[in-house]
Amino acid sequence: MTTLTLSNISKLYPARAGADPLLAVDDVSFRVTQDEFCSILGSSGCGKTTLLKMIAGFEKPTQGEIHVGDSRVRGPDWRRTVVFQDYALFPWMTAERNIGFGLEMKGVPKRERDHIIKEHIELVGLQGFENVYPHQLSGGMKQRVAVARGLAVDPDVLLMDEPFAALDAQNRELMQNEMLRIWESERKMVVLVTHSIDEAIRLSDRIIVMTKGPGRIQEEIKVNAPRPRLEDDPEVMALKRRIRGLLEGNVTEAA
Ligand SMILES: Nc1ncnc2c1ncn2[C@@H]1O[C@H](COP(=O)(O)OP(=O)(O)OP(=O)(O)O)[C@@H](O)[C@H]1O
Repeated sequence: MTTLTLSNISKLYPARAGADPLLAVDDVSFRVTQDEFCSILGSSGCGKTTLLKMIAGFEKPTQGEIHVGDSRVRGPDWRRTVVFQDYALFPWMTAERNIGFGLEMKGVPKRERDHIIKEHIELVGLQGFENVYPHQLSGGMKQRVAVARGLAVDPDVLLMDEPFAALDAQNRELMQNEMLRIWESERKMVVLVTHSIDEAIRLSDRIIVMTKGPGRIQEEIKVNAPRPRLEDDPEVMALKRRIRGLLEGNVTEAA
């Protein structure tokens, strides 16, 4: 079983012109298991994105180590793919070429690549849009391409940074449900960064609630309520109150 392990991770950004050094993440340790959906939840500036960038290998921790299975994270790698809020698709490539990009980098032969691309187009429900360019797609569809691209290389972990924040409320909910459907069929480890309590509760097996910056773990919460998690479910409502209390620094009765 592949486990993601963060051991005593800190990140100190060095001083920049006119700005002091900044401790963005302070001594964070947690584990995520193979098919777990884990969310990192916290207010703006608490170091969520910094944490995700370190897991992806884009930033190096100042202290501590990150491992996926036995191998230490030392840089970006197809084993940890990222879905960004702004999609980060290549505008000059069609949907299917975007999805196949990582496979090409990985050296997967064309025939196998075409097969995997087709499978992933179907997985995210984009049949008929294979040859369309990103500017011709809606925000939700672009995000489907980004999710398919992230999953096509069969990574150990899919990292998502506020992936639905740019969508309107209706499309956000639709994409959250789609993400659940995709995750349930793929059974992939997902680490999602979000500032939305509703999103974290709707999607996650476990929620890591961060303190305000410098980001430390305030609490890890296992979410046991069966999916789909409806807003008026008493367990969901109690959990929401509890997390809101934590984020406001005002811990309410445990749910
Ligand atoms: N490259 C950098 N150099 C210096 N400081 C940085 C850098 N990147 C982020 N920071 C600072 O580190 C802190 C944490 O930023 P980060 O983006 O990780 O937080 P966040 O929780 O993801 O916030 P948001 O939800 O607003 O995106 C912030 O104070 C930010 O200004």
